[in-house]
Amino acid sequence: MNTFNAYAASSVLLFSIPAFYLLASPRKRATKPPPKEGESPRRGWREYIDEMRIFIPVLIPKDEAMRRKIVFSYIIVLVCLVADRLLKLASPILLRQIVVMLASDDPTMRLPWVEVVLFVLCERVFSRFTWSVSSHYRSTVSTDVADVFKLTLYNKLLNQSAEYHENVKSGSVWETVSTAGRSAIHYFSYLVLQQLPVAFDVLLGVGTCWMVFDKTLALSMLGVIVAYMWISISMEQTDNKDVQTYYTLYRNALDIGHDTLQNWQTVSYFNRLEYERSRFSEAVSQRTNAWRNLGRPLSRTKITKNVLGCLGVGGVCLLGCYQIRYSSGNAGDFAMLFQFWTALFEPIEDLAGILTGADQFLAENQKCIEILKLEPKVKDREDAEYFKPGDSTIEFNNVNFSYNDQREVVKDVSFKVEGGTTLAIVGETGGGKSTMLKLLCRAYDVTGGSIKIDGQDIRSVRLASLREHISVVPQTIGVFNVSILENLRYANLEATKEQVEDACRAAALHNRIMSFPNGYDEKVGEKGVKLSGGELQRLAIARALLRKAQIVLFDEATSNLDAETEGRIQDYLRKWYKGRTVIVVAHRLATVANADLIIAFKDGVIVEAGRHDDLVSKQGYFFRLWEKQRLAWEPSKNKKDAPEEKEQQTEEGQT
Ligand SMILES: Nc1ncnc2c1ncn2[C@@H]1O[C@H](COP(=O)(O)OP(=O)(O)OP(=O)(O)O)[C@@H](O)[C@H]1O
Repeated sequence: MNTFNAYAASSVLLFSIPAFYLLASPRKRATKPPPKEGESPRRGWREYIDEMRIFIPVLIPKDEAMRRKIVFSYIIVLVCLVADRLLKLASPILLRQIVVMLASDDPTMRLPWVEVVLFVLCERVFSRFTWSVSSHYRSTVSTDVADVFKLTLYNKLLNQSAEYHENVKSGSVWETVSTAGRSAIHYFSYLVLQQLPVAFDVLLGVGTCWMVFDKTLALSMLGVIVAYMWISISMEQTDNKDVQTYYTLYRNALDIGHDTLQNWQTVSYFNRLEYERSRFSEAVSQRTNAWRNLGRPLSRTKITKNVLGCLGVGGVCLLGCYQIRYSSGNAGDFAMLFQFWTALFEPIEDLAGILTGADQFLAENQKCIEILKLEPKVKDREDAEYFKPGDSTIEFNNVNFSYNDQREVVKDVSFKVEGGTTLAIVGETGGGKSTMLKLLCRAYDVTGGSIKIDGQDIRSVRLASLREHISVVPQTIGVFNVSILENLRYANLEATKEQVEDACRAAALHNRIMSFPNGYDEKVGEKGVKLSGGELQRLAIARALLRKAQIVLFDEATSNLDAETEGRIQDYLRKWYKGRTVIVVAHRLATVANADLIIAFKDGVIVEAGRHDDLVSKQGYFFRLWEKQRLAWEPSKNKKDAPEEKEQQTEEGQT
C-alpha cells in the first residue's frame, strides 16, 4: 500500500507542476488593461448565457408547424444521444467481462462469445445506427433552422428605418444573412450533443470506477478532470482576442470588396483598379494572417494542454494499475478503466475549450447578434391606429429635426398645406428640403414638434397604412435589376399593361421604351445603369402616377430633363395634381411658379412663404434666387440688373 501511495502522490505531483505554473496566469490577467475599442470585454458565464439566449427564438421558432417539426427532430436526436451514452457505458463493462472470462483459470468457464457479440453490436452496430438516425434528424433540423434564421434576419433588416440602412456596411451584413444559421446550428449541436453530455459521461465513468475500484481512484479521476478543465479554461481565454481580431478583419475584407464592386463605375472612371486590387488583397492577407495565428499548432495553450492531458491520462492509469496489483482487481478491471478513461478524456479535452468555442461562436456571429438585437428607430406605437384618409391636409407644427444630435437640420418649421393644393419647397442646397419629405414619410421621426396629416399625428398611425397613401419620386432613384415593366409595376402590383403604358405616356417615356430592343421587357441593369438620368426620372414619375396615392412628393423629379420634355410632363402633371396634395422640391424655380404655396427654405428655417408673384414682388430671398436663374437664362442681360447678391456669396448658398 505504501508503494501505491507513493505512486499516487507522484502522479498528483506530476499533474500539479504545470498547475502551479498556470496559477500565476489569473493574477497576470487581473492587471491587464481594459479591452480596447472594438474588442469585446471578457465575459463571465452570465454574459455568455445572456448573449446565447438571443438565439433561442430562432432555434425554437414561433411558427407552430415549423416548431413542431423542429421539436420532433430534437427529441429523436436526444433519444439517440441517450442510447449512445448507454452504449458507451455498456462497452467497457462488456470488455471487462470478456477479459475476465478469457483470463480465468477455471476450466469450466465458457467462451465469452455472447459478450463478444454484444460488444461488437454495441461498438459497431447499435452506435452506428444511433449515429445515422441522429445525423439524419440533425441535418433536417439544420436546414429548417437555417431557413428560419435567414428569414428572421432578413425581416429584421427590412423592418429597420432609414438611419440603419444609411449607415450600415452592406457587404458583411448580406454575408451574415446568406450564411446565417450554419455556424449556429453547428455550434449548438456541438454544445448540446457533444459537450453537455460529457457531464453525464463523467458521472457514469467516475461512478462505475468507484464501484469497481474504490473512491481514491474515482476521486483522483474527478480531481484530474476538474483541474484539467480549470487550467485549460483559464489558459484558453487568453487566446480569445485572436479570434475577435480574425473576425473583425474577415468582415473588413468583405466590406471593402463589396463596396468596390458596388462602385465599380467610380473605380473605373478614376482608374483605381490597381488601387482597389491592392486594398482588397491587403485586407485579405491581413485576414489570412489572423487565421494562421488562430491555428498555431505550437501555441503555449495547445502544448500545455497536451502535456496536461498526457499526465492526467497516464496518472490515473498508473493509479489503476497499482490498485489492481496491490489490492483486489484483475486485468479486466484495467481494460475497463483504460477504455473508460481514454474515451472520457477526449470529450473532456473538447469540453475544456467550451469558453473558447463560445467566444469563437460569438465573435463569428457578432453581426448576427447585432441584427437580432436591432430595434427600428421608427416603428408603430403599441396603440397605433390605421391612418384614416381625408382630404390630405398636411401640417408641420414647430418641427425640429437633427440626424445626429449635433446639428439641427430642420428648425422650428411650421406650415400648412391644404388638401388638394400644391406646395413648392425651394432654397439653397443642403438647406433641409429633402429632409422635410423624409420626415413626412416617417423615414425619420421628428425630434421636436409634430407632423399631422388630416389631423392625425403621423407617429400615432400605423406606418404601413400611412405610406400606402403617399407616393414619392426621390432625388436618388432606386430601381431593381429587372425589366422596365417589373420596375414600373413595383408601384402598383395590380396595374395592367395598359395602365402602365398610360403612365409612361404621361411621363413622356412610352416611345423611348418602345425603341428599346425588348421594349418593356428590357432589363435596366444594376442601379438602372442602362437608362439615362432623364429616363430614370421619367420611370420614377410613371411609377408615382401608377401608385394613385393622394399625397405625392416630388424631390427634384425633373432636374435631368430637357426643357421641352419637362414642359410636356409638367402640363400633364398639372392636370393630374387636381384633387391631390402635392409637395414639390425644386431648384428650377420656373417649374413651381404655379404652386399654391411656395416656401423658401434656408439653413433649416423658412425664410419666406407665399405665392410666386407675392414673393417676387417682395424682393427678398426668393426674388434673388429667381433673378439669378432668370439671368442665367438670359445671358445677354447686363449683370448690373442683378439684385444685391453679396449675402448670397457663401459657397453653400449658390444655387
Ligand atoms: N442621412 C443623413 N445623415 C446625416 N446628415 C444628413 C443625412 N441626410 C442629409 N444630411 C444632411 O442634412 C442636411 C440637409 O440635407 P437635405 O438633403 O435635406 O438638403 P436639401 O436641401 O434637400 O439639399 P439639395 O438641394 O442639395 O438636395 C445636409 O447638410 C446633409 O448633409
